[in-house]
Amino acid sequence: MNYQALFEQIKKKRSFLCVGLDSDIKKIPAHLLNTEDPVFEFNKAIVDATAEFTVAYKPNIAFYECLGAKGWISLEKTVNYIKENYSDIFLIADAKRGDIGNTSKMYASAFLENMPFDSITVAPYMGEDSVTPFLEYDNKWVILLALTSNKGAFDLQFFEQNNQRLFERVLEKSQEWGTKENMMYVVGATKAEMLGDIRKIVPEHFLLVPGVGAQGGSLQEVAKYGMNNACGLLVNSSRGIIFADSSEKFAEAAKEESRKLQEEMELLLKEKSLI
Ligand SMILES: O=C(O)c1cc(=O)[nH]c(=O)n1[C@@H]1O[C@H](COP(=O)(O)O)[C@@H](O)[C@H]1O
Repeated sequence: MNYQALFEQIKKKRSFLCVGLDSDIKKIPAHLLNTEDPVFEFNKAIVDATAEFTVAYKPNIAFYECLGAKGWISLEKTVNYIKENYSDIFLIADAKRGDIGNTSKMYASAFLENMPFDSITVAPYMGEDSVTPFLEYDNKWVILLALTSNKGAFDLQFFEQNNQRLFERVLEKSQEWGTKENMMYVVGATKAEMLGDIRKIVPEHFLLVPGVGAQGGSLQEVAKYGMNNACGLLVNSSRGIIFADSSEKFAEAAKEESRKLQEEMELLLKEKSLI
């Protein structure tokens, strides 16, 4: 999916919501645990309930990897199900990979070739040759960690040299590797006030913004400082949507939570005259 197609989808759905499929087997409603593939059944119900309100899904690979081979099968079934039934929805592999070039090539092949993901989250720490193998696929995206939502972000990402903080260096340097057509950046919603500075360096790029919902980030603040003329935002919520309820009504609750966020997003898009 390219930049314009993503923006068109945002306008059509009046939403820039990304639903995070952090499908923790320990939190999946009990009645699903007797099925052959509880994680897939859970994801399928969540996707069917939320697809009309969302433009992206982001399975976090950790929640699948931890189950061994079975987890990889649940993941593959989930992404194939989404591509087959909701082909216009953007798929993010939240894998946070990145290694020497020869190894990154294999990660890229795993997620962008063997599975139908549109994008993958990548850590920038190992530099250019660790990132560029992911950029070799047409219409696929790297989502580079810039300023993360967690407390530990302050340990390294604010390190400053020559009046430039490390996350700003990541934003600037990585523009030599990719463009707004194949690179996005992760910026945590919990650091929304930094989005003004970030937009000075990357005015046009899309930003993946996790941290609303369970981590307490504000959607309004994110939109205020981060929205650009193509919206330029994919705002993720995982636990706040998929685990809104743990009973047999979990999918209805997820639908309600995603609807609420979509309605807020619609207002924000209107305020910016994008729809
Ligand atoms: O790359 C990410 O998606 C990510 C980056 C970041 O800075 N903070 C962050 O929370 N995430 C991910 O976004 C999701 C947030 O989940 P919730 O806090 O449950 O909404 C998890 O999958 C995190 O791993």
